[in-house]
Amino acid sequence: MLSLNNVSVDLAGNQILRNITATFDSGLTIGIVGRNGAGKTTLLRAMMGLIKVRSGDIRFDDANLTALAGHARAALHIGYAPENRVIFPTLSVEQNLRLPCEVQNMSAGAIKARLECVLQAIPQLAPMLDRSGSALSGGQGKMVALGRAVMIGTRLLLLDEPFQGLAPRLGAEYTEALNRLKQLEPELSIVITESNIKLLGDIPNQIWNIERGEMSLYANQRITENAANDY
Ligand SMILES: Nc1ncnc2c1ncn2[C@@H]1O[C@H](COP(=O)(O)OP(=O)(O)OP(=O)(O)O)[C@@H](O)[C@H]1O
Repeated sequence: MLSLNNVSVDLAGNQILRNITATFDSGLTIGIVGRNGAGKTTLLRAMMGLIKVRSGDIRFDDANLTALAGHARAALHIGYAPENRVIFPTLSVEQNLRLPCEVQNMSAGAIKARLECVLQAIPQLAPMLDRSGSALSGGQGKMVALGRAVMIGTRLLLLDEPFQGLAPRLGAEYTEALNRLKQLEPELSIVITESNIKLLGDIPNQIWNIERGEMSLYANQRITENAANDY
């Protein structure tokens, strides 16, 4: 279970997240929807320990994430695919995928097994493995960023606006990859943000709104055309 208890975050003297309290049950895919600037990235970065929480705490099962350094959170098998993908251009795609596991000192055997599992979920990565990280299209970069997060994120995946800028065909491939992943790993929890609720389709089990740093459960969990038009 992932829980946020009265989480507030300030950036440059402004309050960006305001007393966020939310509980996400294990094994669910949670959608967090909000306009540009609502605080989605800040929330995921706070979960990853990349931003200091001013007050409140974030707990993942028995661990108090707020008390742990960022690298210690990755050791809890939390994977993060940032909005801006951050694929290392001097490394090959395979090296990019392996990197978070190597940082965690996983054995060569465990990394190989994990890579095979990731390729099962995201087979599009297989023909790209030898390619340079600098030679990827935007859509391919999103797939690699997903794969890299999945390499280490066996318990929790945080995906920041993955569908932004993806052509519809690639968006459908991304959705299929998430579906395969959930079949392979039903216990995996996923948090996925978007500014456009329509882009999430049927992926989330539960949807939350974020608006000016405040979060609330999306009132109508059945996504209607009218509700989708709000974004
Ligand atoms: N480093 C920073 N310093 C000061 N303010 C920041 C910083 N990063 C983000 N902000 C502000 O925090 C607010 C939330 O930004 P955030 O990136 O979390 O929103 P978002 O919902 O992810 O939006 P987007 O869809 O545009 O990525 C915005 O008003 C933004 O200007």
